[in-house]
Amino acid sequence: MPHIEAMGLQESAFGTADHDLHRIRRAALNPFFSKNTVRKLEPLIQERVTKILSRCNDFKDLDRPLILSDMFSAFSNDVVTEYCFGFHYHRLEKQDFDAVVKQTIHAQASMNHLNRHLPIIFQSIMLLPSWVLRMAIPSMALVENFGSDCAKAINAIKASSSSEVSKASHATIFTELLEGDLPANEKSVPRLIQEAHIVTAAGTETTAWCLSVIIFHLLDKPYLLQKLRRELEEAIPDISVEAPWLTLEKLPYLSACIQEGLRLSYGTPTSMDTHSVHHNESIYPSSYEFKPERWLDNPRLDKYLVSFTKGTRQCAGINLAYAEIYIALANIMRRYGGPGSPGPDGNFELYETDEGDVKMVADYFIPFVKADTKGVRVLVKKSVV
Ligand code: HEM
Repeated sequence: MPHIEAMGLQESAFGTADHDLHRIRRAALNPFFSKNTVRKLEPLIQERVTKILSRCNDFKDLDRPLILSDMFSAFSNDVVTEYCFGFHYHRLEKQDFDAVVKQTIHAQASMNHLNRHLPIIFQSIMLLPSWVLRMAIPSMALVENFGSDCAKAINAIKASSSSEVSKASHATIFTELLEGDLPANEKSVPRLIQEAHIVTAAGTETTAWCLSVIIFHLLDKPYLLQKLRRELEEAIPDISVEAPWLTLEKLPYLSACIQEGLRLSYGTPTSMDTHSVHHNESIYPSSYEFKPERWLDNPRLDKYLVSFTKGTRQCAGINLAYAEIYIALANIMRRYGGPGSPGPDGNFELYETDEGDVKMVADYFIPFVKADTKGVRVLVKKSVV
């Protein structure tokens, strides 16, 4: 079966193999992800970033590490869920950042190869009664729960009147899709549940992993962190003022760090093999090294960044991903420093985390690192300035 059908969500735009039908489904999603529309989501993203900063503060001077990778999964999932449904699960507020969301997406991805070649096994597993699934294959029960949560959210939107659902201060994707002018069969609840499953999953681990990879490398190579923090201090002299994405995306070193993070956190190799392009040594010499400078030395490298792939199947959520990454990275690294570059709110110190915790060892549609990783972890230390 085609790669895109291996998630078992053929009613979503992502899972649609037929070109013409994909165009219809994709055209319905596109307006929600244009740059102008995403700019209107900035207050939501900023609010969640403020929550990240307060959670970092909770960990200050504890001997327990903060698992950045779990925190970022909670962040991106809160944002995309809110945008889809007009509410979110406040995963950032949860003690362990509701690490279950990350486990769910990894569980679903881990079935990808099997499902592609022997779909009958995956289909049969998902037909098991929930209680059997919970006992026999708990990881798949997580995937079922994720789908049920999407179903509950779509049914709730369908059941409420427009005045009730439009309480959110921003547009919500599935309210508008249900009220919009898609043909009736395209607005069916089962189809929209699958679309919601894909959009909320696609908008979670991808963005989160990119942030984790960037911060790992910045802390691992303090001279890079120093450069970035100098640029951020100049651009945002007063930390109480929220710098808009419009300002942040013009910062050259921040942008170079983000491009390099995207390059080394890959993307879903659906229509082309991201990993081979990003490690082509003639394009990216010392390709395994995190070197933001390569983007400043050669701005034309952009052409070879394929994390989001290209063409009609290109990631729908690029602008949302960039907005989240710019706003989160700039705000966190403006306030928190690291070795040799103290921050006003405190400092991060890598905790039992090394290159092996961010190095891709297997491609399961999303990059998997070594199986026994505990995530990208830091200790949060009080500021010494
Ligand atoms: C760093 C962050 C991200 C990366 C690297 C990424 C990467 C990708 C890739 C490689 C694809 C498949 C393209 C193909 O089929 O060739 C994809 C599809 C998709 N992504 Fe993203 N993504 C990211 C963030 C997001 C976000 C924040 C959303 C928003 C909700 C999102 C929504 C989608 C959707 C809906 C599709 C299916 C598009 C289609 O098939 O027409 N992604 N993404």
